[in-house]
Amino acid sequence: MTVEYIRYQIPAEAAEGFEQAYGRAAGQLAEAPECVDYELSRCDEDLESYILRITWTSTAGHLQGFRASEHFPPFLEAIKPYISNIQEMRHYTPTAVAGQGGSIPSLYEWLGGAEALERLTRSFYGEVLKDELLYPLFKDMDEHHPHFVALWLGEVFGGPENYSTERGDYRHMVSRHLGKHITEQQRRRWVNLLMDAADRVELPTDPSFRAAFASYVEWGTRLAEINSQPGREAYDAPIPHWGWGVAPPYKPAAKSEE
Ligand code: HEM
Repeated sequence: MTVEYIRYQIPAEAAEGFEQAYGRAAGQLAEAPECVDYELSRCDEDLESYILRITWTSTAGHLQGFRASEHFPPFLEAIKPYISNIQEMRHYTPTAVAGQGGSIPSLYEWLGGAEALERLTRSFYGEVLKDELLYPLFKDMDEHHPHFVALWLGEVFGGPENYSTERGDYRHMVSRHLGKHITEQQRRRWVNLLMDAADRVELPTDPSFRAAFASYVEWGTRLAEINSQPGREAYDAPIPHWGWGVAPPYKPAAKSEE
């Protein structure tokens, strides 16, 4: 992934036309498979300064893909009058320094942190061991299993990286599912029992939280089922960091922030 920044200096009297031109050009970006996203911002302190940020799948995707595609001519046509106003036009590679600020709490904070997750997994695995479909899979489970899964969920939902530091990496988690031959019926039962446990231990019931929670559980259990099939091997991947998705909790803007 590469981020292209294009800085423009646009005289005040040309600003309206400039924004309209980019409004038209943006239609081409929206259809280009090489474009991840884009955003044109105007400087608050200097109204003549604009920055266009375009995230491309890669620099080659931009230069050899987009520029050679049918989207480029109409894009260029729209913005041509402003090319001489460009101050900088370069590609940047994002570094590891990236993340979300504190304006929206993590799922981990929202659900009540480590203590709530420990309650959840203790209650959940208590029922798993009474379940005729799941018992055969879990009858020999490590006595600390509920704790390890609580650590895992904490890390996934934006809490401390305690699974990675105390237990293992993604490969380790995958390796625990290898050869278990989880059936779709067992997966679905696991999901149902986890959702029941979430109600029992009173995890938040608001739609935003439950949608994000269910989305991770659906993703994770389907992967566990796939990884547990014959012939699958362990592999490395980053531990996912799940967020709110398209529906973060709604916070009306304070008057002073409007
Ligand atoms: C979101 C979905 C899931 C998550 C986050 C998850 C998480 C984990 C983790 C972190 C471990 C390793 C614990 C350790 O470090 O020892 C593990 C092991 C295991 N998981 Fe899952 N799992 C998921 C889905 C499933 C499903 C759907 C099943 C079966 C129906 C399953 C069955 C098992 C079993 C049998 C083990 C080994 C337990 C032991 O022997 O100690 N998992 N899981």
